[in-house]
Amino acid sequence: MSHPDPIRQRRAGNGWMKSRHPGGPMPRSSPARVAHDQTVRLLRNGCPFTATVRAGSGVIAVDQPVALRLVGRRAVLIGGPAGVRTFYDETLIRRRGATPAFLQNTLFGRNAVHGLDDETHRSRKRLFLDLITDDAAADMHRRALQGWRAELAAWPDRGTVWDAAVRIFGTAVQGWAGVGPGGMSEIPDLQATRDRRSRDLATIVDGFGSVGVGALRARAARRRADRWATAAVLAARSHLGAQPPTPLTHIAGFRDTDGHLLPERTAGVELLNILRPTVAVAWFAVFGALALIRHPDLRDRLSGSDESSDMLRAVANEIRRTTPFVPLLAGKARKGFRLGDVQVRTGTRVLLDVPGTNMDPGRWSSPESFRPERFLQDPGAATSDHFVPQGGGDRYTGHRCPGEPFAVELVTATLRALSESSWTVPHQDLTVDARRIPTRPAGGIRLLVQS
Ligand code: HEM
Repeated sequence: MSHPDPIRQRRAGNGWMKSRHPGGPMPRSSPARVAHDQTVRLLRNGCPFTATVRAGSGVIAVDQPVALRLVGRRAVLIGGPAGVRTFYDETLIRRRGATPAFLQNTLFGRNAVHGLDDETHRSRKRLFLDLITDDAAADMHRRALQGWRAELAAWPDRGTVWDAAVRIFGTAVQGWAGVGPGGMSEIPDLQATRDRRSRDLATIVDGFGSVGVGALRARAARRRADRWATAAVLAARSHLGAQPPTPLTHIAGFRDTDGHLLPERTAGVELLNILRPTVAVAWFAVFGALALIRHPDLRDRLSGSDESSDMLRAVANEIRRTTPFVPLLAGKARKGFRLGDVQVRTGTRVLLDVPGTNMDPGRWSSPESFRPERFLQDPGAATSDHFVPQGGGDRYTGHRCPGEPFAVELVTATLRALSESSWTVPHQDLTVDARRIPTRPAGGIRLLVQS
């Protein structure tokens, strides 16, 4: 295997960071005293943003709250296990209105589960939990493995892991969900339609943390996706019960707390809230390939493993822990409460520091090192409240991502397929620009596959 350039990561903070807050230390005890807004810094810094805020405030430990201003409003940054427990305490934190509307509408869609609270949230959450079962996740693994094997057998000259993962995961999840050509069965090329949709779903994720062209592309892709997803729901409703049930018909026929079907557009939004993040696992797949490149011994260790291998799962979890995906999650204080010496007032944005928690040196030894063994030594680590790549708390009653089983199975399928095939890495730039949200090596990782 040829060796690529050393991988340079432009990171900041939490051991990733070189420079301190240029404006000097920020006061931390009262949000009211924090004068300048940090929104531009968030957009410029990406995942290292939270570490930059901490360093600027002089508060390095992730479990110490830090007051700041974001999107023109007072906010407090929390993290670590205690921060996770506070963030997921629904007597203290609500979600309604917490994520700025432009972000909520582009990434999650209007009236999505992410912004609901209490009984309305728990009822809608059932929709996802009923569908994303262990059996469904195993099915996704099989579909993705088959997809990777087919792609690798016909790998194009300039093929990238990124393009392949978007196509494979998009095809797998649309096939599983029973999403066809959109009610127009005369459309001859279902695969081309599915590939186009998968690219749109990836574009939505790719642009959610950008301003300018990336954001405009994401919004246009969201509009197209909302249109076909709404049409798919309407088509499914027109013959509910007449065809074998599928995830699509389950969503189309789902009744909310009021006993009514969801408005067709909302049902379409929730359909996309399964399809889009499944395609987003392509980001983890790219970091999986990067791990195999940087740690060539891993390929040998994983080669021949089947889906039940503990090592395969440990590597997938370490990829999830170390991939910089989202810098923070947002809630709002339902009432005033005290966190250390920070007084949180009603309506204050409470922000969970995701990378700071996943990289907390108080909980993870050598957190910057890629060491899958840590998940073998401590099998409880993957469900602990210091491992929050897809949120924390309880998956059934809280907002924790219901898609973790899919993410793990798609990453393990990717690792299996890449470990069992023969490929080299042509010269290319594998730099990860951590300031981008979400980030990956920009070229998507080009491989030369030997047939
Ligand atoms: C790259 C892979 C993924 C990442 C990084 C990711 C991350 C997250 C995060 C951070 C949250 C928010 C948790 C919170 O608000 O407390 C979330 C929620 C959610 N995710 Fe994922 N996720 C991924 C894959 C998936 C998949 C594969 C699915 C579905 C098959 C999915 C469906 C959802 C849904 C429906 C929610 C909203 C849950 C709620 O509000 O109750 N995600 N995800």
